Amino acid sequence: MNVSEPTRRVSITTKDACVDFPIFDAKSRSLKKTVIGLVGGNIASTSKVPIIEALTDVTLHLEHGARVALVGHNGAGKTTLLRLLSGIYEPTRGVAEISGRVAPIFDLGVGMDPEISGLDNIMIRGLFLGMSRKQMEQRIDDIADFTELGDFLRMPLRTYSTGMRVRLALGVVTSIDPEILLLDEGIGAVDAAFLEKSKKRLSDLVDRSGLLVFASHSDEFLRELCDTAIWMEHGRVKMQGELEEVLRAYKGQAA
Ligand SMILES: Nc1ncnc2c1ncn2[C@@H]1O[C@H](COP(=O)(O)OP(=O)(O)OP(=O)(O)O)[C@@H](O)[C@H]1O
Repeated sequence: MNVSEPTRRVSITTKDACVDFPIFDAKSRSLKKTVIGLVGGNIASTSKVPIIEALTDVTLHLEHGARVALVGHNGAGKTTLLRLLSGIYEPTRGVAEISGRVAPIFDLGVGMDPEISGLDNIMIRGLFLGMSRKQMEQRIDDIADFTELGDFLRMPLRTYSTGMRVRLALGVVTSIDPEILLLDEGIGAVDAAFLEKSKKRLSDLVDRSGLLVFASHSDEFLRELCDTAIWMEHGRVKMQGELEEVLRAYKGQAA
């Protein structure tokens, strides 16, 4: 029997992908050879210019329905990997192929303009995340309600406190329909009460997206949204598999 294929297959494939950052202004005198510290990627200093090897030989295949947690020590390469998967970074060597519309949510504040109102920012941020103007017009009331910002929505964003900005940003971010959703830690940095209120919206958002990769240091949050995991260490994939299994191995190693 022939099952008709969806028009677009959402997937991400990388093959031996590497991301290097040459550091031209580093003090290289004391960096005689490749140094592996406790945190961070490898620093290769065999050439004249030290090179931070943020990702090395990363081979992954993620398909529609994947809900992947990204764990690892500080500087392990999680954010760099998310940037590679979103197409923001090209691999220095190797291949990264992305099919699907990516909504990268690395920093909740990106795409916000302090001089325009909260309402205008909702529209701009939605467009930035790949929504159409019409789609945003249909959702703006719901987003405004969710933020509980009331009349402040007509004030310029510069008059908002940090928490108020996060409310606005989370309201927009959780209203979009992404094919590929890449979330970074920052989203966990909201106050507990509002986070509780956002959880349902966030998990609905994840249900709507075809593919999720979520980097976080919070097991609780990862368990809520993901079922598989990738453990990064010094820029390499150390382990990939079922979420609990990877978390156990990662924690066991850290203890
Ligand atoms: N723009 C950059 N220029 C130079 N080095 C970078 C840059 N971005 C990241 N790195 C380096 O790449 C390595 C991986 O960093 P990355 O931010 O991906 O780690 P991470 O796993 O997200 O860390 P954390 O959990 O601390 O946020 C680190 O050694 C970091 O120093």
